Amino acid sequence: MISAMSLRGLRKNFGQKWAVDDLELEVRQGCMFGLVGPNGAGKTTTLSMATGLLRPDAGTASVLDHDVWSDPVRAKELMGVLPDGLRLFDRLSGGELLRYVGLIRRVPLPDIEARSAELLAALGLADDRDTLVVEYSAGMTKKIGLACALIHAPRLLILDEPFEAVDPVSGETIRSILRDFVRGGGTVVLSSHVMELVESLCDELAVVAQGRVLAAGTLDDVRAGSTLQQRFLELVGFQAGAEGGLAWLQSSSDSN
Ligand SMILES: Nc1ncnc2c1ncn2[C@@H]1O[C@H](COP(=O)(O)OP(=O)(O)OP(=O)(O)O)[C@@H](O)[C@H]1O
Repeated sequence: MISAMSLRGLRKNFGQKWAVDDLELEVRQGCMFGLVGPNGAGKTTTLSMATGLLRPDAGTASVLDHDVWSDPVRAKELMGVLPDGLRLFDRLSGGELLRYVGLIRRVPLPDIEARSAELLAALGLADDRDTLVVEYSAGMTKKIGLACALIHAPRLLILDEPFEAVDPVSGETIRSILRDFVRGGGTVVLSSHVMELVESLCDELAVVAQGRVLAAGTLDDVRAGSTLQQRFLELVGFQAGAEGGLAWLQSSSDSN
């Protein structure tokens, strides 16, 4: 198996807490891979360490056989990253931002112009090419962030919540872009809270909680005959709330 992303013994500590605790993950090349887990499971921390944004306390992260921390230049050339809470140079317009990122990525200017036009059109941002990013909505900001991750034609895309705040039409466009990317031999690693989305889009996934992998493999391996939603709830130990919880909410509505 050719590995697109390999995380070995990855650990990160914040104060008393292990946000990521001896995490192991193997993503094969050409795979659409989903990373799911409850709030605070360690997904963003893991992806930040895997992309060279946050230094691990222990363990290794490599992409396409390049260690992210000892060979960062080559590793980062191969990756397109959409981080969580991405801060963009938002006093640039969408078009300017893409040109800036393309130049930083050493894409020839004519290619930047051609790719920018295609990306902006595909993502429904063509009319806002000259609008400052600070004026973009949350969904538009997510989409321009994705365009920035794609402009240098990476081999591996690592996307933290790429569908968050994105409308259904744009969501479908993004799915189609990602599917084509994988069909062309690329690899996608994305995090999401939406099980139906992961189920319909991903070939393989990992469920993480408390900084560890609870289950990983193909969709069928992880689902084990159930729906992903059901299996996820079982794995993370969901229990329906105790009866009578938040009773004050009910009594307050009765009194009105
Ligand atoms: N910079 C930080 N300082 C202190 N604690 C942090 C920091 N970043 C993350 N944590 C903690 O690490 C744990 C994992 O957080 P992380 O953001 O990786 O989770 P997540 O799975 O991405 O969550 P969500 O689904 O809510 O985005 C959480 O308990 C969080 O409070």
